[in-house]
Amino acid sequence: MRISGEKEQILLHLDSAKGLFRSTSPMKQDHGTELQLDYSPTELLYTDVNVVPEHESNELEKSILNLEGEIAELRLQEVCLDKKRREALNRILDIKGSIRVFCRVRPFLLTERRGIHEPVSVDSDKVVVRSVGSRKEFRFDRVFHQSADQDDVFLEVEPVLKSALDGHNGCILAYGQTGTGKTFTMDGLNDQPGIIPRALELLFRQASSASLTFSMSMLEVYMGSLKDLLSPKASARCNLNIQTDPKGMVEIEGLTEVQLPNIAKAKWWYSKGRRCRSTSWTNVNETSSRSHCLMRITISRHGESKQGSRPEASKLWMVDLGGSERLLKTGATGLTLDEGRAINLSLSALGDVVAALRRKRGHVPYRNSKLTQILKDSLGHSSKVLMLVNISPCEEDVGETICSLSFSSRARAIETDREISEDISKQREKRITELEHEMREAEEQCQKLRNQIRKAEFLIHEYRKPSYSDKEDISTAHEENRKESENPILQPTERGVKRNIISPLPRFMTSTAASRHRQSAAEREVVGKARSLRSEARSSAQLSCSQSLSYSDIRLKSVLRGDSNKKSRYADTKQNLSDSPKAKCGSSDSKVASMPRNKLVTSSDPNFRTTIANHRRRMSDLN
Ligand SMILES: Nc1ncnc2c1ncn2[C@@H]1O[C@H](COP(=O)(O)OP(=O)(O)OP(=O)(O)O)[C@@H](O)[C@H]1O
Repeated sequence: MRISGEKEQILLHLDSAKGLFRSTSPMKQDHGTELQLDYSPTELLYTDVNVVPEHESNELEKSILNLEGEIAELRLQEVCLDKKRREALNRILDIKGSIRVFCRVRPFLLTERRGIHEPVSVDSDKVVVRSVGSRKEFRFDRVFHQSADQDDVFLEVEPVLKSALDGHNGCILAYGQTGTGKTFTMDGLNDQPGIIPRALELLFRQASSASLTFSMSMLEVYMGSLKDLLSPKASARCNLNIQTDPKGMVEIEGLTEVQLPNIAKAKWWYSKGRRCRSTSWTNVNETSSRSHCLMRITISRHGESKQGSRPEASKLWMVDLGGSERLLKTGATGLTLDEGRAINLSLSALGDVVAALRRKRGHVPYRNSKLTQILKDSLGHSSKVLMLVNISPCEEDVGETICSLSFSSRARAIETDREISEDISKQREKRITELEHEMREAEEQCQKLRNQIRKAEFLIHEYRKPSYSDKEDISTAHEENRKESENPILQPTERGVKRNIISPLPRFMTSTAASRHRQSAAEREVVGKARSLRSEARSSAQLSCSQSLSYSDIRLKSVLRGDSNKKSRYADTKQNLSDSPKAKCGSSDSKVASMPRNKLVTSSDPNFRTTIANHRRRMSDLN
């Protein structure tokens, strides 16, 4: 290491094996690497603040081990609580029924005429339709009044989503006459998002606290054929085949499945799929959906769940069914008439399947339509199904409304056949409330545990971080070198001024309390050594000499050995330095004298940290 100043020039040679300053001739440089420093006798400083004493590093390792133990314990508790939460949710869904049918009444639109008597009146679980002297009553698991908003609906949908996250297949279907709000319920509007965008939000919210990943597929059942809505190639979109494996799991051959790394990407794919959907104008709805639009989210579970009994992946289908309408009323002819017929046929098949499942019949007629074949593994067994029947409040739609309500009654016939006494019904309600309370409590505790785990993980991360980011230091230093070599017309003083005024200390140079402590200790030690060196140098007959300096910094040793990854980075810097005009002037005394002020490493220099950075950069010369 060469130290040069206006008053004297000393060459210091770094010798990590010997722990002393030693005077040698500048010509006898056995390592060939030199660090050039300007100093005045009272200001010399050469130090590195990254020295981490061994005892401190042991303490850190101990703290990290403790934290890792704590995390493992918290994770165990979390698994137990999560199991409790899942069991409670499952019990709730069992009591409520794994196939639930809701009804939603659309509000009057601005273009619709309101009669004196409204034909449709609702209760929390009942819809009554009055029409020309007749009164029909239909029961549901839940009825949403015209004033119910998207929040109210989503609250009832959430258990199915959570159950899907727990590993059960799920299916949410919107059924109803054209123009009654199926698309509004599933998609919604920008300011009133429907079930699908909310479900995506919920899934990604939950995914951050569990090891889950999601993928999405979208398809359309149009006139009995399957169309891939996410396929990049239009030609590859049509006529996909449905396959069932020996375990009864359904797969659609060639259907595009996209990974969803985040919610933004999920929404992007979803709107892409929606844009490809077939719609056409009918007498009833300007953009009537002429097909069933199915969206499948595959939830894959990684890590600890593999040991459990739950499946590794679960499917969640969200389906906006085609409008069920009397073909005469829609004014359908030609292709639109065919589309309507196809929709009605598959809806009828769906009704049969749901009815068979609710009645727990041995034979379920899945094969009667493409729609039911696709949904086969997500409608029966342990799947959770939710059907939302949308109806219109208008007088002129009463016939259609009764058809839709009859369809849903058929789906939930078993419940109405077997009249439940009021006592049993109250007991069920009570049990559901208890379970919901249990589930919420477990959920809250799980959340607390997750927060604790996150904090512990953050601490470990912080402990493992070096007090200075070498990478940042080096790249910044590298960048400085580049700028300086690109701007040779700047005088050293100008550069110094520029750095002080225009660019305050970079963030990476601000020190921590520990590093300040280490720094001042190292400063004292080095200044002491420098003083003794200077006195030795003065007393020596040789005016110019080279000295060996012992250095205890492990990093420096590794740099000297050239055995770390840092070598290449330092080497880059070295290259840069040697290219820079400043580096080239190191050999000439006159050039040394004009060494920029910011290159000086001095204890009293107000730009001390800046010089430390430059010092590091120059360490590359040691390679
Ligand atoms: N609950 C609601 N609140 C406010 N507006 C609604 C509601 N339900 C439906 N609408 C409005 O009614 C119109 C028709 O709704 P939508 O297109 O969702 O019907 P649809 O059942 O999907 O029809 P199709 O089967 O023809 O696709 C839209 O303008 C929609 O914004």
